[in-house]
Amino acid sequence: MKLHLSTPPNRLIKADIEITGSKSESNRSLLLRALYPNISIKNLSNSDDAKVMEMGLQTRKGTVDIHHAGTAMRFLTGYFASQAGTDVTLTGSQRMTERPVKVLVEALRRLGSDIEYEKNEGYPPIRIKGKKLNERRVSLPADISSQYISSLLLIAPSLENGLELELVGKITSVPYIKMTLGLLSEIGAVNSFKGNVIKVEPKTMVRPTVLTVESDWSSASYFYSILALCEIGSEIKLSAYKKNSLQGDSVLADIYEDFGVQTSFSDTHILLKKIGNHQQKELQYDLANAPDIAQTIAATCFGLGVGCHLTGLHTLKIKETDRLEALHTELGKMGANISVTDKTLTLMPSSTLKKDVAIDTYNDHRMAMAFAPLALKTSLYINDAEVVSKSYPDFWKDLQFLQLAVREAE
Ligand SMILES: O=C(O)C1=C[C@@H](OP(=O)(O)O)[C@@H](O)[C@H](O)C1
Ligand SMILES: C=C(OP(=O)(O)O)C(=O)O
Repeated sequence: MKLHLSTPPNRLIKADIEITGSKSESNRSLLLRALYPNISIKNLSNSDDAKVMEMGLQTRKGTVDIHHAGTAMRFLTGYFASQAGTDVTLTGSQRMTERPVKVLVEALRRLGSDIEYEKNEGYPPIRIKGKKLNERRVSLPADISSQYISSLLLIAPSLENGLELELVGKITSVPYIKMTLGLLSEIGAVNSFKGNVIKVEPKTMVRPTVLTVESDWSSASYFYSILALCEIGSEIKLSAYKKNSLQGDSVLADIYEDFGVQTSFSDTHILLKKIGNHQQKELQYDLANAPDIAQTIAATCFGLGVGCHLTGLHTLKIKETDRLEALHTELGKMGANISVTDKTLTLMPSSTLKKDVAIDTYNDHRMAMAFAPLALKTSLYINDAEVVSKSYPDFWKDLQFLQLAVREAE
């Protein structure tokens, strides 16, 4: 599906939008519920990634295809490895077979797991024969993806001796590890994270517990971007969010103050208000703790003609696509003066925004959603716009509440 987005005549926006549950919290909660049936979940994400996770967790034998879902791939690897009697081949989209799992597989093997690569060493598809794991200690590199660590932590309380992880190297995407530990605490699983050591104690039973998934902060980023690009006085109410979030992307509330967007929190929602314009000429952010909002911020800066220097982007090359290359190409097509390395992105201030460029999305939901707000500045096409369903299936429907003119192009 190719969409055409045109600039609305009025850039003063008022809207009230309910966003689906966080896919990260959902996929963790689903796994914990599979281990401890006393758990129930509220506000589960309606994303493709949560659906494939739910489907995967019901499988004991045969092939599980998790499509593009990185968390499902990594979390199910740990889950299947620890479930005696399962025999599953875990695979995904073409891109998933290029996203590494070696660090996780090796750590699980050291804990006693039986996992084999079916094609390329270090990458899915993998065949997992579940076994009871009772080793307690393992060390693993922490600088490639936090999902490997979360995968081990999620099964940790269900293991006879719990787990003690020694994290080697600079720890990346730390808030996602803390999210996992936060959820373990919610179900009463004792854990600690000191220096580079994480300990989780075993837990055989969980009392009836409701895990309420907060709405997705990465999805909220597109509305922050929209407000940054529209007129002072605009406001958007988003639910259901809370101040003490488990999601690291809630740092958006601080970052977008630089763009004149103010966030106020209530019990159930956040109210975003455009109260001023950006001040600085060049903005700098280290996004090692919030990699999923890099595309949004780069597109916002481009739309405003502001320069930015983004660092801590070393994980972007192994996500749904090589996001650094994708941003370089697509922002470049729109007229940006942009350069990237394998961990940084630099955008020069500029005011050129070409009209009616067709943005390629590379099977990456965030490419589609990050570019959409640019419609407030110029008309553009989004190719394969259905990719948004990976995390936010209602994205295009919700954009209509903002009177953004979205129509199918062909
Ligand atoms: O644990 C999670 O839910 C996630 C961790 C992050 O991945 P990395 O740790 O690979 O950066 C993030 O990019 C991804 O969207 C979700
Ligand atoms: C990187 C992402 O997802 P995953 O790694 O779970 O595929 C994302 O949603 O931006």
